[in-house]
Amino acid sequence: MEVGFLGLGIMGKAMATNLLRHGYRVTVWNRTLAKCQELVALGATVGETPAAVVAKCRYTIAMLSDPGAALSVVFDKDGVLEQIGDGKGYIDMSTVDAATSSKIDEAVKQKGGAFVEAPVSGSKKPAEDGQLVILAAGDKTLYDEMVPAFDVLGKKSFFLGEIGNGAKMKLVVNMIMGSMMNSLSEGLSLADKSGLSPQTLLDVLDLGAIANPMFKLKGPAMLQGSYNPAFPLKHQQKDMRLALALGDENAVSMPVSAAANEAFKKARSLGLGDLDFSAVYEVVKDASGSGQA
Ligand SMILES: NC(=O)C1=CN([C@@H]2O[C@H](COP(=O)(O)OP(=O)(O)OC[C@H]3O[C@@H](n4cnc5c(N)ncnc54)[C@H](OP(=O)(O)O)[C@@H]3O)[C@@H](O)[C@H]2O)C=CC1
Ligand SMILES: O=CCCC(=O)O
Repeated sequence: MEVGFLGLGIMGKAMATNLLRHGYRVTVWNRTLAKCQELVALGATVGETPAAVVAKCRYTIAMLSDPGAALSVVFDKDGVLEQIGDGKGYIDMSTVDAATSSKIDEAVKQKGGAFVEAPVSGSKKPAEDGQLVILAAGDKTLYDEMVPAFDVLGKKSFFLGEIGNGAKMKLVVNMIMGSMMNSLSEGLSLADKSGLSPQTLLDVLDLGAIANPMFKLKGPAMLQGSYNPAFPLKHQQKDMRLALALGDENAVSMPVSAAANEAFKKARSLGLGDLDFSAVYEVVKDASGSGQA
């Protein structure tokens, strides 16, 4: 099977590599074209523009940073819309809001193509290992055709119905994750400032009812001040912002998430946006004061 792949950031590179490893023929494009070379070394071919990729491939997957990027790649000159049409499918796996997905869906359908949104849960390592959780919605026929590729990329795919449901599910999940990361940061900080060992706190957490892979993976690195980006903080803040907007639309009060968003915003303002989202710990530590009372 031949697929196109647009966007070779942390996630896109890992996902396209995985498809190549499983025998897919992959044509890649990235805004910074030089980043395609690593994939070419693994057997990919390069399309000079999103339109060129879509012209060549029956199915094209995108994994882009945010709504602005997702819209630009579709609607701008040399974009997806110029070549999408009958018999072609476009699958956007970026984390965006439902309105962005709907705009893309309508435009692709108007040209005779089919569209599936399919954001993912899971980060760099699950992407490398084909262990993502895929939250798809939209054209069911295209979804069914993509299941073999989704089975390579992920450990489980959900088909959630009408377009927008995948985007919304992803935002709810990441809203919870962002709040949990803030809560962990406050807990580590409180343990430290009150004379406890933060490492012992992690050990205790890992044995109890709130043990989870995120605390286990990120906690020790946070204590080392090590924030090598798997999930960039700027993207987590984008997801909190989009989730809060979804809360606004539905009149859902979310004070915990709103507070977490403020911490991520503060971290971005301090230049931490390209670090891992766990770097929010630096902001929480600072806010909690530097000495014991
Ligand atoms: N990292 C993670 O753990 C996870 C991320 N996600 C989501 O997946 C998406 C990608 O994340 P990730 O790979 O980490 O992000 P990166 O920041 O590593 O990569 C972003 C990609 O988007 C491209 N891009 C940005 N702006 C534009 C634009 N205006 N036009 C065209 N291309 C653009 C970048 O191109 P260039 O190289 O030229 O900058 C790059 O290919 C995001 O929506 C994120 O929220 C979902 C699950 C996990
Ligand atoms: O959107 C990013 C999610 C990261 C994760 O699920 O670990």
